[in-house]
Parts: sequence; C-alpha cells; structure tokens
Amino acid sequence: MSHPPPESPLSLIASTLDVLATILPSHLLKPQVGIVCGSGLSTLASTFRDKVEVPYSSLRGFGSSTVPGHKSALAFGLVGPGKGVPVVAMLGRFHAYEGHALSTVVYPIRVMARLGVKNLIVTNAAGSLNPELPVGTIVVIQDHLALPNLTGLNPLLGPLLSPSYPRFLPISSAYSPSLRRLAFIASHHLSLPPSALSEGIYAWVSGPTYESPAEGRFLRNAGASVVGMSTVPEVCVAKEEGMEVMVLSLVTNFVVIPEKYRSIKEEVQAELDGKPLHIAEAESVSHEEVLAIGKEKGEVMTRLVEKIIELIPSP
Ligand SMILES: O=P(O)(O)O[C@@H]1C[C@H](O)[C@@H](CO)O1
Ligand code: HPA
Repeated sequence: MSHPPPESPLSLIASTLDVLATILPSHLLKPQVGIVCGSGLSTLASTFRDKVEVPYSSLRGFGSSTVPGHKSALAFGLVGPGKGVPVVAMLGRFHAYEGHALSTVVYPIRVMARLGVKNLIVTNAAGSLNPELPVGTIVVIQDHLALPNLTGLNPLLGPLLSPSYPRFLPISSAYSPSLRRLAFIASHHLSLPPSALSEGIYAWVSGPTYESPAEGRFLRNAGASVVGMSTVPEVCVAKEEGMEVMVLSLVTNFVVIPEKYRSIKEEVQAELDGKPLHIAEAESVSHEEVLAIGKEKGEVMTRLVEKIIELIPSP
C-alpha cells in the first residue's frame, strides 16, 4: 500500500492561514504585534477590543495546551487608543515536556510571521536564581542560556523551511534592544516603581522537573538570572522569521539553592551527642504557586504590554 507524501510545513501553514482568513474580520487579519502568554498570563488579552478567539482545535498544525494556566486558543483584537493596533496572542503555549515536537511548539510563531507580525512579545513565568530578583519582578530578558540548544534539542534542527533562511542563524542579538528600551519607557509612563522591572538572562531547561539545588546553583554560576521551561524555541524561530523579539519573564518563585547542604551525618552525630539540630524544612516550588503569582501580577503585566504596544512605531 502506498502512503501519500507527507504534507510540507509550508502547505500546512497555508491551510491554517486559509482558515483564519475565513474566520477573521479584515481589520484583524494583519496583526502587527504577536504576544505569547506564559503560565497564568492569558489575561494579557483581557483588554483587547473587537476580540475574536480562535480555538487551536480548529487550526491544523496547532497542538493543544495541556498545562493548567494555558488556554488552547489564539486571540485577535485591537490594543491601545484610537484605531488601535491589531494584535494576536497565543493564550497558551506548547512546551516540549508535554510531548510536543519542537516544530509544534514553534508552529504558531511561523503562522504569526506569515500573518505579518513584525514584533513579538513573549512572556513566561520563571524561577529566580538571584536574591536581587524577588517574586513579582518582571525581568526584561537580555540573552539566554539554552542547554537544550547546545546539546541537540535546537528548534532549528532539520531542513530549512525556506532556502532564503540562513543555515547558521546568529542569535547574539536576538533580544531587540529597541523593544527592551520601550519596556523601560513604558514602565516609566505607567509610573511603576524602578524595582518592578529588571534585566537578566533566561536559562531554558526542558522541565518538567523543577531544578534540583545543584542544578539551580549550576545555572546561577553559569550566569543565568532566571530559569524556565519555554520561550527560547519561540525566540529562535521568531528570529529566523525576521521578527523583533522581546521577552518578559515574571518571577513567580525562588529556585531553592541552599548555601549549605543539610548533612544527615551531622544531624545523626548531634542527636548521638544529645544536642539535636533544628533543621528548617526545605522550601519547594509548585505550579499552583506559579499560577497564583501570575494572577496577582496579571494586571500590571497587561498594562505594561499594552503600553509597549502603543509605543512601538507604526510601520
Ligand atoms: O509557559 P511558561 O514558561 O510561562 O510556564 C512555566 C514553565 C512551566 O511550564 C511551568 C512551571 O510551573 O510554568
Ligand atoms: O523555578 C522554576 N523552574 C523552571 N521553570 C519555572 N517556571 C516557573 N518557575 C520555574
């Protein structure tokens, strides 16, 4: 029995675009800005005007978000005063740890590029590796440390989607300085305290385990400021597609990095000596905690993203 040839990625994207063209009103069909909503951050689309939500299940090539705090739909709408800026948001993303191929993780970014998106704002929830980045801080990402990229899980592995794409993509300037500037200017316009927004380096890990103390220390010593399980694949592909990219990480927890390991040997010896030690329970992180901070900070993230969009020069 002969099988039909596999569908090419470009024809799959074309079919997704056809579906969107039949659903969307013309003023929403050419979004200028794309947004990826991180864990618990789908409220970023709560203030879109003329909003149209398109479930991923109606779009071939899209997976389904299986993680709490991620909704399986695109939201199209207008942001900002006057006519407004047409935008599209992924209300939930796909992570490799859910079992999605990296090509599925980045598929919506390729669709956004072909809809005309030139500027991409990627958000995520992340663990802090630095005591100077407390929970609730929004970190404007300057660079990344992507161990999966370096060890064989790079989203750009495989044939090029277009012969015009570079085989060896430089990503030394992946995080757009001009968009990063707008983040700080927007924060000033909104009168946010200077401590609300910081800068740092995002470490991408595959998850789904949170980091062990030794892994957290390793990433911190390697120069990372925050760690998370997403974002870098989307950034690499957006860069390949020629977009300007900005990443905002919301610190939802500290990664547990004790200065000293609990020593069972010392504890037993202290008990034998009749001087038992009082050991504090080690903290641990949970996704519920991550979502709770997303909910608490959703409003300020929304205002910041809206203001950044307003400040992006129109084409
Ligand atoms: O999609 P993001 O990166 O915001 O989600 C983070 C990383 C894991 O998916 C999850 C862990 O709590 O939150
Ligand atoms: O501590 C974390 N580690 C990895 N990913 C995360 N996403 C939110 N918090 C974390």
